[in-house]
Amino acid sequence: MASKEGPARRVAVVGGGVSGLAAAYKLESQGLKVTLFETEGRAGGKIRSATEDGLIWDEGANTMTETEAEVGRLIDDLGLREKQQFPISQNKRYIAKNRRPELIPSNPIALIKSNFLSPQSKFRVILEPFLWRHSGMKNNTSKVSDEFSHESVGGFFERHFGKEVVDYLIDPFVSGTSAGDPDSLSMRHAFPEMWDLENKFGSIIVGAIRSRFSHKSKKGGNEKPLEKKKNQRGSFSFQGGMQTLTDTLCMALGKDNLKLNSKVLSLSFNDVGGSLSNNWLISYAAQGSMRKGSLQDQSYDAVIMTAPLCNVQEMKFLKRRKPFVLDFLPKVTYLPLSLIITSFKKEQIKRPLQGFGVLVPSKEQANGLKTIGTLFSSMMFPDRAPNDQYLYTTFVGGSRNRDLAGASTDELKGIVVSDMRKLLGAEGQPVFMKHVYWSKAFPLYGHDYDLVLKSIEKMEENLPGFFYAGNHRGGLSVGKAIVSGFKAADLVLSYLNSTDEEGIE
Ligand SMILES: Cc1cc2nc3c(=O)[nH]c(=O)nc-3n(C[C@H](O)[C@H](O)[C@H](O)COP(=O)(O)OP(=O)(O)OC[C@H]3O[C@@H](n4cnc5c(N)ncnc54)[C@H](O)[C@@H]3O)c2cc1C
Ligand SMILES: C=Cc1c2[nH]c(c1C)Cc1[nH]c(c(CCC(=O)O)c1C)Cc1[nH]c(c(C)c1CCC(=O)O)Cc1[nH]c(c(C)c1C=C)C2
Repeated sequence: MASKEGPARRVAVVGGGVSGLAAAYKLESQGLKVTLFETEGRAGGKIRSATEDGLIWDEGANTMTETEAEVGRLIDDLGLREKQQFPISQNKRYIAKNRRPELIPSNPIALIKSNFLSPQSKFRVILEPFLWRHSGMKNNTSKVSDEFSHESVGGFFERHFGKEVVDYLIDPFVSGTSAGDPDSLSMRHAFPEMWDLENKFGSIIVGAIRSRFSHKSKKGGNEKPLEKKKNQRGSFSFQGGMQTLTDTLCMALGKDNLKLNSKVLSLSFNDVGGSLSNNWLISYAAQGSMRKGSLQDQSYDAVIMTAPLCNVQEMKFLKRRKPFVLDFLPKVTYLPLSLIITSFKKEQIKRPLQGFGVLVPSKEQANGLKTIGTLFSSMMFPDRAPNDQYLYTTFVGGSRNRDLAGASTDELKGIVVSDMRKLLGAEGQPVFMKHVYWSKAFPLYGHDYDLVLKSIEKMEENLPGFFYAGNHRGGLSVGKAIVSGFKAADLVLSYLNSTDEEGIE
């Protein structure tokens, strides 16, 4: 989009993770001139794939979904359909119980028929629609939402289904999707859709069935069957790993618009002179080269910030030459995580399992299991390992075991090999091993996350032309981060359209 009076609008995107890349891609496709600043020598952020010895693995996100329609459209636009890889037997997921992996029943009926839960817990699941039928409210200003607005994920599910469900289904699910634990996570922030279901229907089971039904009938006849099928196929990756997505976004953006090794240090908003252009001055320092430390400035009409809030807190902000102090931004809690990537000769694994992976409930720590979960990487994607090997990706740490996340590689290798012996019958030592440590893998959507979201809004309200996106807002998944980037890009477009006409308040 070129402004009415002349050259293309210039927008700075800070942070080259998938949300920043998505935002930059959308703006550029609308004709804006975009510069994306990234501290590291590569873009992708928490999406990073690697390869060695015939193995391909992911060091951050391993799979993604396209539940959000925008994500599907992006994959189409980027021409990535032929590179999309769907895991083999992805619906086979396991939870460790008494040191043994048990297949998770894939729907409520299968759950009731299986022996996964005790008869008492199954009875509670059956009763849930009747016990909670009358407590649902007709609108969002319900008694339920007021009383439980600060409720934990554990508290919420325990009310509906009892403790065993929390310990053996919810706990592994939340650690396998956020590295968090049911007590520390806020229901409203971690699972907003499900929290809404209770407000609307009372019963989660009734709500899930009814909203699925109404979703289907709303989409009804208008949806193309092919599109429907695509979105229903669950999680996926790409040939070469998840980084294929961010690499393709980088290529689409063009090298000249990507400023790698460029750490943004300060952002200054100044609209003196009445001009709508170039109100933002961005100062950045070169990283990791002979030019390291050298400072440069560039001006822009608007800014999309996608760096994690802990990094934003280190930046200096000025508004009309006065410091704009970010003391209202609360400290975000981050969860640390180590990933141990191992490969074994096939004959070393005595009880191999097909499927997505196995999750270890916190309770199983009492049975000597110390990892959070293991993805069966080459079972899902056989081209990721030589024919005679199995590749695995094991997660350690998270909120249940922060200290262990930062343990030495040797200690972690011992823990992983020991858990894999118990769970999969692994014998001997892996033929390949890599350790990846993320000191701040995920922001914790905890009970005070309201304050974080409100302070992001406060920044946006007080700084004209400044927008925040990324996984600190609206969800942790790759898909949600993309949507967040797109949303910020849309806000920039309407901001620049409105300032074209009205000027800044
Ligand atoms: C181990 C792990 C496994 C995961 N698994 C999955 C999964 O299987 N499926 C899924 O959907 N999601 C998964 N996720 C989550 C998902 O990968 C992330 O939420 C998402 O990629 C975050 O993207 P983002 O753009 O918001 O942030 P980031 O990827 O964190 O990007 C932010 C970028 O900002 C840069 N930056 C910071 N400060 C500055 C500065 N001053 N100047 C310039 N640049 C700066 C950083 O270097 C970084 O590149 C996983 C995450 C991790 C860590
Ligand atoms: C054991 C730790 C972790 C594993 N993956 C992650 C962690 C912390 C990170 C992660 N995995 C997924 C997401 C996106 C969540 C979302 O909101 O969509 C994140 C942040 C994908 C995912 N992984 C599992 C599930 C159920 C999902 C949701 C999407 C889907 O259903 O495919 C389960 C799971 N995660 C891990 C393992 C070993 C595992 C096993 C069954 C690792």
